[in-house]
Amino acid sequence: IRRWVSVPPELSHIPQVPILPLLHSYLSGEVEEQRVKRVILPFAQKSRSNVVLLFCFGEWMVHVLDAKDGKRFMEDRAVRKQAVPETMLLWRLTGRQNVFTAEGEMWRRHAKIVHDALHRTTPIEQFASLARSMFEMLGTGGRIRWNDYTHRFTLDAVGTTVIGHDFKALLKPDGPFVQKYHEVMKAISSPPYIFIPSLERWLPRTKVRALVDDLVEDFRLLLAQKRDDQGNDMITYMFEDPEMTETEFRDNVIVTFMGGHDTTAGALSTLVYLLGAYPEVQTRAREEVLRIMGKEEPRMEHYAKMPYLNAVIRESMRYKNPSNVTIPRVASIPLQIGSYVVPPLTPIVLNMCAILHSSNLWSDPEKFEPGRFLKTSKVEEGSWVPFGLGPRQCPARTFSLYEQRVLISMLLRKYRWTVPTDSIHHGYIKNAFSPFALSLPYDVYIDFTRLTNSTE
Ligand code: HEM
Repeated sequence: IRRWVSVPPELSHIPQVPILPLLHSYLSGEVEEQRVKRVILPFAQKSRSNVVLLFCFGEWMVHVLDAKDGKRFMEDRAVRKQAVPETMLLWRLTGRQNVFTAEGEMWRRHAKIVHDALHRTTPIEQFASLARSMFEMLGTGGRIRWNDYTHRFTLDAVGTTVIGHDFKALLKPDGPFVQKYHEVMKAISSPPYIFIPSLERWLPRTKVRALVDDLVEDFRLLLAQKRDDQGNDMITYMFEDPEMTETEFRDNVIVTFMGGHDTTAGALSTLVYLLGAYPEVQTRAREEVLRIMGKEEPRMEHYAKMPYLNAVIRESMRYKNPSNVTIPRVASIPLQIGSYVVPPLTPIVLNMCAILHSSNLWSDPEKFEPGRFLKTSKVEEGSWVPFGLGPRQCPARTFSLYEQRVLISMLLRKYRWTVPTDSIHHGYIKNAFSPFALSLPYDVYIDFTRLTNSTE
């Protein structure tokens, strides 16, 4: 083990996060955000370094904890995404010919279509219609497990607007497709297999592999149907590209399906929890929504006039950032990052969680304070990185922000809500383990009450 985890001499000049607390954190299934706050950030602060070395996925990686240094390396043309480990079932599911994992010419081709498609329209009416379906289920209110609703809402949002297929997750949460997806995600998320990908070679999980292949086949069938039933969605735009192969279509459907709903679901779970936990913030946001939007259907221009609602969403995504780290990058040449030279082919990660919680960049970072986004400094503005940085940052930033704005503004018009006194999240919002290092709060019970003068 000592040889396996010993630091290669060419990296020994970079401060190393102590290995034992890290291994303990991985093996105990600690979520990424806790590891960053409990182990990585305190170590970085003690060693006064924004660049640290840590052992992860069976190798040593450099983590960048500063937005300025991060931007510089993410924009460097010599930097590319590290090839994903072939054995990992997660990548068997997504495939590797998609906008998320591809590089070079293939990435440019896929990225162009994805960007064009996501910027052609912002589907505010579809988000509003899904919000109404959700309200039908919420009825007059009561205690509900909100994180289930957010997953169903975002799954239908990405299904109808990006993939062009209605999974009907809001109406039928126990539908066979949704069930199978959750089963697969649960099976492939086993922490030992995530942190030591080669385990899959030593102790292969044939049943899980078959389950993954079965789901991939379902996506392939869904695409075949889509060819005969085209619409106003990203996959239909992809059909316009004569160079796109069947495998590329399939891999892009899967990756946008996965990247497109868990992330925003986590963000919406946190946002509603925080508004419930801070009633004064909820009241102020509701007043703004009623003043600007009144009884009207949500429109883009409404949100341009809601600085407080936008500040609440930005602070919620900072305080509990939905995505914690980027996937590792490598460069073909030595890179200067901060005061260190990083040798070629060393995996480098932008640690967004650390950047969003660094006391060097934010005043009182562990305080939920939406007001900070009404008057951000230049450093804070540049350090708001929940969607990543550089050319590979999230192409669906605007899509996701409107999805959150529409649902939350309509929810504020229709309901008031509180967090039950026995919530497990009091004091600290707890995330489920995620193989993508996402922040996915679980068991977020919320007590909703329909407003008597509701305008919906
Ligand atoms: C709160 C919501 C979201 C967050 C926080 C988020 C975050 C991110 C981050 C941090 C990256 C960069 C990853 C890296 O550099 O390794 C990324 C990339 C990506 N995201 Fe999102 N995302 C969100 C929503 C979405 C949605 C709704 C979609 C699709 C509809 C989507 C599709 C993608 C794709 C395709 C990429 C890969 C881009 C590329 O490599 O060129 N994301 N996202």
